[in-house]
Amino acid sequence: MTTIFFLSSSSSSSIFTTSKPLKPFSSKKPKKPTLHLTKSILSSTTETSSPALQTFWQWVCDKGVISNKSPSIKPGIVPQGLGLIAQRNISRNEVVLEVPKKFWINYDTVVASEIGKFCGGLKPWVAIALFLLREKSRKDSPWRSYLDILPITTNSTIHWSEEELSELQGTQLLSTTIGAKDYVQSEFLKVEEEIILPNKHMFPSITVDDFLWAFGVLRSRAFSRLRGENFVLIPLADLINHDPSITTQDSSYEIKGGGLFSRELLFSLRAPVSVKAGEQVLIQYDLQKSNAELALDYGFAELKPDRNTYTLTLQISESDPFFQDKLDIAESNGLGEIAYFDFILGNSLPPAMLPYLRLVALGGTDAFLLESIFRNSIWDFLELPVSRANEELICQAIRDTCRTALSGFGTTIEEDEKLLERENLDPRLELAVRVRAGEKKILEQIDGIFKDRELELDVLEYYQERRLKDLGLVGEQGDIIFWEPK
Ligand SMILES: C[S@@+](CC[C@H](N)C(=O)[O-])C[C@H]1O[C@@H](n2cnc3c(N)ncnc32)[C@H](O)[C@@H]1O
Repeated sequence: MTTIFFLSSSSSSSIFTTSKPLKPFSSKKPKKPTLHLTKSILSSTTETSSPALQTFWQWVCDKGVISNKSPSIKPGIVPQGLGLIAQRNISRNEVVLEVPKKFWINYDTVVASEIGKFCGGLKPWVAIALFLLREKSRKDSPWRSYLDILPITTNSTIHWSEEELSELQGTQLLSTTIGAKDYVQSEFLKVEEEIILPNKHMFPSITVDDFLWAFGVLRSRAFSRLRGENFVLIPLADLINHDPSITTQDSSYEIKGGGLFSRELLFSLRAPVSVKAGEQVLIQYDLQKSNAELALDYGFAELKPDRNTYTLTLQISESDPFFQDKLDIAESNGLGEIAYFDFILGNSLPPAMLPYLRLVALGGTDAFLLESIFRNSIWDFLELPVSRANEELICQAIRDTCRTALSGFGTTIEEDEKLLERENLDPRLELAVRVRAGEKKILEQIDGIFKDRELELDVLEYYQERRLKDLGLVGEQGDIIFWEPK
């Protein structure tokens, strides 16, 4: 049988612009970073502060990072590493912190620095990564106190060992993680060749692992609305941790002018819920992120079922004899040669998926619908089943895709759920199990939807019957009406 359309399961990450084939991990042990990074502050401890944190706080106060004389928050050691602790009762929506622009680290900071002249035209995150690594290597860096409280690692999957990654076997998160590491490596090789090596006197010896560390720091500490061109690190504010139970996101922070007579911008952070003295001030990082995205960016996942997503990639094959017509129709309905459909656990099929699928599978005696006279109405036709053959083909293709994807996992959902019942599970293992169980559940859900559809193939109403009905040629019971000549 010729493949008339192509379906694949693939990564949904939107940050990586290239969709090149993913390379497997190198089996080499990661090289030791040449930079001396501070001891992990993520270790479990009952202390609420540390010398590095006290030095940082002193720096924050001396420099006037926070203007208020009696601050409502103070950094402290918390179960999530470092966090912001309320110094008194804080009410909902109260501003807890305002950090002036001169203490932000963004592209402008890099441009204004000694390495600025080498960084023109770089992506903001790449320039900031170079800046962080250079400052980290300088004993007398003005950012020393801040750099010393940055974690040496997080639980983001980009920092996992190969053994830890093997727990993600079969998942889209694994492909996304490999893609992210490949992306960082290719950016590093470019910047190494074009900037670091020709200007050795300005840069420390930076390895790909150092660059990956900087990438991880930036991804885990950037506020979701301040990414891309507006990428910015905000010392102190970036100690805020995430609370899954908070469901408001946008009102927690804003950039505003510094007052009537000041032209300086401020990053202003609010408490989205009231907090008692001594408790942590927390925010919602991003309601839109899936568990896989949370795992990649921050190294944690949530329990909410709808954080589990799976992306199906559908494609009109170039070898399809109707390729051009199908592409025209897809494009005039906001889709393209390749279309990505994100499934959310427990939700119905993504909109436009069925019409696109039916379009991709269209052929044989249904191909007349691709003729130009139907161009304005074809999408409406595709919203409903076209023919038994077409509907059967899409069911088979999707179910095959689901079954193939499911066979790529190393464990069953039941085994995962048993593991999750264990106490004191390693946080990375727990994260892997949660994400892989979520992906499998969605694949089973999609398979179930198309299995049920297969059972309905004989009773569904198809294009030809609808057409005859519209023309008044079919009775209520589906019987063809004949007109006897009088
Ligand atoms: C913006 S930083 C917050 C400050 C960070 N806790 C630190 O020690 O520097 C984001 C990182 O904090 C940790 N984190 C934040 N919220 C968390 C949560 N709800 N559960 C687990 N880790 C969390 C993760 O390591 C994440 O990558």
